[in-house]
Amino acid sequence: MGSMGRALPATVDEIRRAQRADGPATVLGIGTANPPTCMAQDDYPDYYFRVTNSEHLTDLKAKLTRICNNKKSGIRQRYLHLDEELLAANPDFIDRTRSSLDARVEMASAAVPELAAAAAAKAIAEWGRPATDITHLVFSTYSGARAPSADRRLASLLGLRPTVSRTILNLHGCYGGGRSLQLAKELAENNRGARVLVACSEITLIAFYGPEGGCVDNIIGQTLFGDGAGAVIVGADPVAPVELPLFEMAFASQTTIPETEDAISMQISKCGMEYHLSSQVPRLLGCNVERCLVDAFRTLGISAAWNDLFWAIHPGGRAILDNIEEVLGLEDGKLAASRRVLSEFGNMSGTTVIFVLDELRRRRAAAAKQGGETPEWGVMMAFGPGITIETMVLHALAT
Ligand SMILES: CC(C)(COP(=O)(O)OP(=O)(O)OC[C@H]1O[C@@H](n2cnc3c(N)ncnc32)[C@H](O)[C@@H]1OP(=O)(O)O)[C@@H](O)C(=O)NCCC(=O)NCCSC(=O)/C=C/c1ccc(O)cc1
Repeated sequence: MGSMGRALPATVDEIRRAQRADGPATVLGIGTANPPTCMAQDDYPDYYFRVTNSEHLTDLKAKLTRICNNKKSGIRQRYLHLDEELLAANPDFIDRTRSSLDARVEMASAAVPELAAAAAAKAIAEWGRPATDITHLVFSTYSGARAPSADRRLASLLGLRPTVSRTILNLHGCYGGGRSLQLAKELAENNRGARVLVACSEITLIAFYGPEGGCVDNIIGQTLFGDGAGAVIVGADPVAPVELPLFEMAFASQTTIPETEDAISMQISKCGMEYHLSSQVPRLLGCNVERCLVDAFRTLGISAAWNDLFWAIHPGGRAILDNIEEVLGLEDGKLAASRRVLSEFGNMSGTTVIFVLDELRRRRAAAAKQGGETPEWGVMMAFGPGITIETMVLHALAT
């Protein structure tokens, strides 16, 4: 045909078929990172009330101490970017009547992509191909408020190609990781050869403030949330022997629970990010997860007993895991990966589900090494404002 020298495909359908991948999206590498400062949960109430000059709020401190208790919170330690030195240099951070957004955004703009880069470097190393083979980047964070955003900076830090298609998801909160992975699935399956880097990076400094003038539902996050970044490489039709798929993404859906708009909220304000968590969240999730799972498996035509699956549930809080375990009748240990991540890192919002996936594959590899049976099919779920439930059915591959 003319100067191009060969015939064009006959139909748009043919072009479309050639553009799409053959197989499902797969997970090809996972990496995680945390800031260096580790805070023991038992020490947190003393630390929090001391650095915020709030020792006089004795009732509130007693309540936060009760919530922090390891057995109650399920948390042993968390990693935090904001340390005492940074707080001393930014005293406005403790006072929610003062304007501190500029300073917080300035700090987060540097720290969020740097933490993401540390996690992404590990995911890319495991994947085994050069960063310049990445075609798409999906970045999720609640900790930024500027453009160009953390995705642009991360692309520079990793030396990605200028043709990389970047997407930033902002303020999805705890379902940001689930949403990013679902988006990566669509991108990988609809673009032959695509290699998608998913990066989630969450730093609580944007939402740190003192207890003065607050009530428990908008300071409870200070006792539950931690900082971390997670990265996943997603692509279809893995190229052997370099690319070793860990999980196939078989199905993905999102559900919004009606009339729960006010249950979880986050809002950028002059003092950073204010949030509100209803104490009904664990119950609301408990009442709604099973319907999402039944719909997912019915669509796939698979009949599944919940205890025959592996589980990667976002550990939003200990009570959330307890409720889900109870409604699904899960055996002890089925949510072990989620509980372990909650214990060692706290709730790192959207990033957490990537840590759970990482923990889960380590546990599966260790079990397989000892000749143990590991379920072939499993579920990843994440939750956040909306209330939004992200569900993904995974099929594990023996590697
Ligand atoms: C570990 C908890 C917090 C406590 O355990 P529990 O078994 O419920 O214990 P209790 O029933 O004995 O409650 C202990 C105390 O905590 C109180 N409480 C219990 N949840 C509440 C409550 N949301 N309000 C306000 N009082 C409460 C509760 O009233 C009680 O008060 P008191 O009787 O005076 O000791 C548990 O409730 C729990 O896991 N809750 C789930 C937390 C949750 O909703 N997480 C998911 C949403 S995550 C999200 O949206 C992220 C936003 C975000 C925000 C900031 C960031 O930096 C980053 C992200």
